[in-house]
Amino acid sequence: ASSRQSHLSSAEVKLRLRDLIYRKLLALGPRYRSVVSTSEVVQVAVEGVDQLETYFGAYLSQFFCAMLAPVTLFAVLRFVNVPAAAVLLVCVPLIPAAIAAVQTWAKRLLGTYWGRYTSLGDTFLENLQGLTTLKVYRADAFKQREMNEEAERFRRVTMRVLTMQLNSITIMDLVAFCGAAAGTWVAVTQFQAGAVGLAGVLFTVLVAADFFIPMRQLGSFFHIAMNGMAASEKIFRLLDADVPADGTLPVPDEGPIVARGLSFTYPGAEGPTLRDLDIEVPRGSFTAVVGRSGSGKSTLLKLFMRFWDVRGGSVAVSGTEVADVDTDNLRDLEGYMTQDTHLFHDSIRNNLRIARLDATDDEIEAACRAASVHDFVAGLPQGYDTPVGELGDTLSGGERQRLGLARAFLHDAPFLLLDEPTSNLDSLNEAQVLKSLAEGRDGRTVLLVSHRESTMRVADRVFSVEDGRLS
Ligand SMILES: Nc1ncnc2c1ncn2[C@@H]1O[C@H](COP(=O)(O)OP(=O)(O)OP(=O)(O)O)[C@@H](O)[C@H]1O
Repeated sequence: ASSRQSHLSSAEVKLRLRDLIYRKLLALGPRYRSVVSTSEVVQVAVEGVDQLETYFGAYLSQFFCAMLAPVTLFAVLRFVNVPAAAVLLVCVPLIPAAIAAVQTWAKRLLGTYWGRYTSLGDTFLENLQGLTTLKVYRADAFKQREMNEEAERFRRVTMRVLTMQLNSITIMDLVAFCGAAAGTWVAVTQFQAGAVGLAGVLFTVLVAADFFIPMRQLGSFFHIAMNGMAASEKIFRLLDADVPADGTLPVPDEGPIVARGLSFTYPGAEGPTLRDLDIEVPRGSFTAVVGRSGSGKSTLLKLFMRFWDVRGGSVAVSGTEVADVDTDNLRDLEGYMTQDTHLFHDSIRNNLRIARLDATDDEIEAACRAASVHDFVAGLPQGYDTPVGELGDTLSGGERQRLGLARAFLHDAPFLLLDEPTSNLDSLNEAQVLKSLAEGRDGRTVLLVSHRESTMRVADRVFSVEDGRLS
């Protein structure tokens, strides 16, 4: 029953923690990477939470058992042999004292262990994702050596953790055996002096070890539990990360997006990316923001989407600060297409439906026509049911981009914020896409960021950004 309860309670804790981690990531949204790396999230959410099982499932219940057992045994044994019972009871706290002695050292060691573990995970994930680049530059052998060295450092710290655990278990065993021996020795002396009978000595000898076993068991769980506790520091660092409060105000779909005196510096960056920028995107307009690479164009769109919070100046949609707008409302108002179209390992249809779950096949087709990708999809043997592979691997860069654009069209938001939507397209496809954007936007407001001159020709308002300022 005890094992069952332990298991059920730890399962409950694990479920709850994973749920909290998941919700935190959703709340952090695209900014989660400024708090924690992707592989660290995976490691703490999977292995880290699993490690906590010993803490909740074994250590905590054993803690109460270890506290109660010696006291109960003492209460019984004192009727048989008071001096031996007293000696045994006095020796028991030596085990937690031994645990406490190694704790500071163990804590530091386990901190290092988890640091190396997550950093190895980071490197592995990064190298795997960049394998093509490594192969192209024949840098894979070099990276492999680097990873081997990192893995070796991790192996060494793992061995140190195991050594620490073994040493401390040995110390606890010594305390337990010496304590039991001391109690036995007192009982035998008492027997020789005629203070207890043979039955009393035998009883003392038999229960002497049981004074220590629960505490000794607690000690071994403690070391495994400490590993989980070190992981929990990482978990709580993520869970404690500040999440900007969600806005609550509904926003009418009528006014412009206006930025006034907008300045923005990325966390940890040396200088500001945007400086004192004023820009207005009136409803129904086709506005283009052009500028050199790195001038801050994408950052502007991210602030409009509230992926980051505005600290200097203001960004308002229909007269309401974006930070005050209800986030779901904001997402309904603003469709957004990033520079890298993320396609899921699913069919083309399902990838498009993400933008609008109740979209009909006709609506999907219309969005694809507007993005000049329908003919391509229709020509595939499985048409819209064609699987796109991992990250859309089976498609070309331009095809992926046009599907991303179709998805943004399908979203049917009054504002369309597009970040370099035609950067991977040939001039013919680009001209078609820009034409459908200009002519077929059906009252929608388009804000397009690009460094291509072709976009300037179709837009009715063009802003130029240079080094974070309007020029
Ligand atoms: N998450 C980030 N943390 C720190 N700095 C960042 C971050 N994202 C972008 N930057 C920096 O902000 C500056 C502007 O980046 P941004 O992506 O807005 O430029 P851009 O004009 O869209 O460039 P491109 O045309 O090449 O896409 C760059 O110098 C970049 O290094």
